[in-house]
Amino acid sequence: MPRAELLEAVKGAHGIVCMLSDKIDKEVIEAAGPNLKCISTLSVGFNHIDVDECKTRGIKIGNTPGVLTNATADLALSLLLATCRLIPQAVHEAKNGGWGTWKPMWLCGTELAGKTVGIVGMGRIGSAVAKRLRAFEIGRLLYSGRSEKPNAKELQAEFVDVDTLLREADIVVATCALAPETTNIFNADAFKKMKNTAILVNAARGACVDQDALVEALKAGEIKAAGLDVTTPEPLPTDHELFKLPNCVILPHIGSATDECRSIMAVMTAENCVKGISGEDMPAQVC
Ligand SMILES: O=CC(=O)O
Repeated sequence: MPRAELLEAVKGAHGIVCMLSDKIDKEVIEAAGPNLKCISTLSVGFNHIDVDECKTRGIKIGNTPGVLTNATADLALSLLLATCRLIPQAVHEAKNGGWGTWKPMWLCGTELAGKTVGIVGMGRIGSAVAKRLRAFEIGRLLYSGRSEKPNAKELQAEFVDVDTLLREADIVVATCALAPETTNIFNADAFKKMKNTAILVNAARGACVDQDALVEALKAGEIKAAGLDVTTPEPLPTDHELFKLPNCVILPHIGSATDECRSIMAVMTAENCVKGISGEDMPAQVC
């Protein structure tokens, strides 16, 4: 919904159902006025909502954790494989006459078996990615985050600091929440620490990556390739430098986009809102 329409439409509302693309800040909350009891977002991430402002005013926030874990992990794996195996480039070549005679070293990518993979943010989605990666017979699995995870042992994952993860991983996957400590975590310094052959996959939030630094790192060969399901801004302008780089695969934020998942998310978002309006606990309440 365009911002001006949103500011108008929320006036007097008891509940707001929003998308991750709607910035629900103090201005929107004030435009809604004193009736507002809850905000329910059709997403697991809630960095677009001013949580402190909601806490101060006693406004509940609901989100959709758990139900999108499998869909988002599947997509992260798809993006990882698409980036490692140059799939968009290969599809383009096949369609556009680039497919000449079979050439032994043409469109050669990176394979997963034996590789060290680093997951930044081993929450629900990170763990689901880790489980899937084991089927590809990867070597070491590293993870970093706020704390060690009880399920790490079963995933044979080693808890390391971010610097170690950046230095040692062949493939780095971001599945962390956007927080002050993860904002721009992939910056110029990080790309310098990463291997020149490393691949970065971002299934978290665009703001985890310093995009200008990423463009430079991809151009200079500081890292090999990047796969992004999230960017800043969204949509990313079609003339953006990242779209010009053959070693960057960009998807339009489709992590949870399956028929199954979005239907369940929609119901959960509605339930959160209805419960929030009636003053009851939400099925999935952030605060
Ligand atoms: O990015 C998707 C979500 O937060 O649900």
